[in-house]
Amino acid sequence: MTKITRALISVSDKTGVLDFAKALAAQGVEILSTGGTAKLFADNGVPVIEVADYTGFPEMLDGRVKTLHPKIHGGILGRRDLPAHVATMAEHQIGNIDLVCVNLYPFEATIARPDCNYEDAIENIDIGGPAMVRSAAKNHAHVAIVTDASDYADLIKEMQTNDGALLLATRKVLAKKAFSHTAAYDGAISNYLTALTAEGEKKSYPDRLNMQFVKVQDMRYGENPHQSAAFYRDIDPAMGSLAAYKQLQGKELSYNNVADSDAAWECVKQFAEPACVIVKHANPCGVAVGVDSYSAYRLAFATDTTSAFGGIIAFNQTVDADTAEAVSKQFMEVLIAPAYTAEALALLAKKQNVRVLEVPVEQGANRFDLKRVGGGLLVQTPDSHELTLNDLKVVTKLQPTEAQLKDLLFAWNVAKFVKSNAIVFCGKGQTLGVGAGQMSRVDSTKIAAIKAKAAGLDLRGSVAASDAFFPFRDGVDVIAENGVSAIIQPGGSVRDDEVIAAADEHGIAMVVTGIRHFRH
Ligand SMILES: NC(=O)c1ncn([C@@H]2O[C@H](COP(=O)(O)O)[C@@H](O)[C@H]2O)c1NC=O
Repeated sequence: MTKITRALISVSDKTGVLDFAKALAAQGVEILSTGGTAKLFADNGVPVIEVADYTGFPEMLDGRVKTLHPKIHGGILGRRDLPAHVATMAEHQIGNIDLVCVNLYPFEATIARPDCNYEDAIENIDIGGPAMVRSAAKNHAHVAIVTDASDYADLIKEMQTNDGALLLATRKVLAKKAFSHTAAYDGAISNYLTALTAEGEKKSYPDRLNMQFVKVQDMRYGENPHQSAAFYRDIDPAMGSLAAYKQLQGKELSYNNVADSDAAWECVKQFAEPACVIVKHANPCGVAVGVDSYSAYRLAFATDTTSAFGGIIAFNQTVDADTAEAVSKQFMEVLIAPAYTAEALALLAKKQNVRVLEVPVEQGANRFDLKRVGGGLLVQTPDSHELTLNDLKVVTKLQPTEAQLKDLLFAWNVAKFVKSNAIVFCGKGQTLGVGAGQMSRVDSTKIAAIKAKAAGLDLRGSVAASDAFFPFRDGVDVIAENGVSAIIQPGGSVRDDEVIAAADEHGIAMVVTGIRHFRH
């Protein structure tokens, strides 16, 4: 192992770099730096040699050329194990550079600024930085490349215990991180440039889409045991998204666990009152709000006690002992909540197979939804439309009551998370019947009613939500047969008149939203 004797530090984001440089200097490392970084060190008493003095060439062209010099890149790229390289370096008086610490011009932060123009963006494309990152990462057999400030402390510790050197294994990890870093950086530049028209206008979607995800885990298998799978998260996940989970106990999450947990979590997160959502095969089979998590669970479970078996249960508030005891009576795959009391965790610990996840309730959304199709990718903004009472238009003679309006909004918020065609019956903040994923709307309606009956739940006086318009009056007729008193639906069918007339005929109040929530 070779002791690190010379380091080059050139960072835009100077967080933590002063301490890092001090610790390197304390281990006898000579430090080379570019203008701003060198000034920071000199001002704080860290011995530093400016790159310009080292190469004999000034920084020039407004900083476009600082470190692009054979004395720098030769010092980074030269192989210490090849006599020919060693001789060439000696001939040209090129000294070894054993550690390179670089972070790049903040391109993404710059283009995110509302006042950023094309020239600002171009000037914030770092050239010398990525060149050094790539040189050092390529020569990781001899050189360490540091691109992440959160690594500084650990690297110093490793050097302290390794006679001033870093292990090859560490240099390899750093090199992988470095190439991922420059790949993401170039991806962001490509996304920006290919999203501009010839006239410089910004298109919504770039011609080339570059994205990076970070692997969370390999999975035992995919949707089925003969499929392999892995779970990746965004580099910077949306606030409060499932990917922020902390697993407190239980077996490893499976592919279906993650997919279903996401559906349950996104659904439960939208309610302000204590809520519970039980999901099976990506569909909510019971949703309710209550005075607390316990009562919400009792109501959600009652919707469909058969389907809840082996489900994913999500809460938007703390799970206490009573709730933990109640959910423990049913077979569940995953339990999700923002917090658990100590007593709840002690009770859940008796069910070691249950995966218990803690996720903070924060209202963030993915920037894009992605869906693979054969040979391609569909990209859209997520369906994060939030309906308010003011958005509703009453289209029937009968006006909904205040209590019905409350239930209609609740039913609508559930229908948004049910696969199309979706029909959801609700009453008093509880789902009473869910009809999901049918090819015809009237079949979803019939199924929702059959399920309510099977659960012994009375639909009289309840409300119904439909995720998209009724193409015919038949769905409304089935709803009416079951005694439902109000309907929420987008409207917009060519047969709206016929559908509204049916509601009037049955003495049902109907509101339209003008918004559709297909979910596939
Ligand atoms: N031009 C070059 O040769 C060059 N060498 C290093 N940089 C960048 O300059 C920044 C540090 O500059 P300073 O130390 O002056 O604050 C780093 O983000 C580094 O990636 C360069 N800048 C841009 O390409």
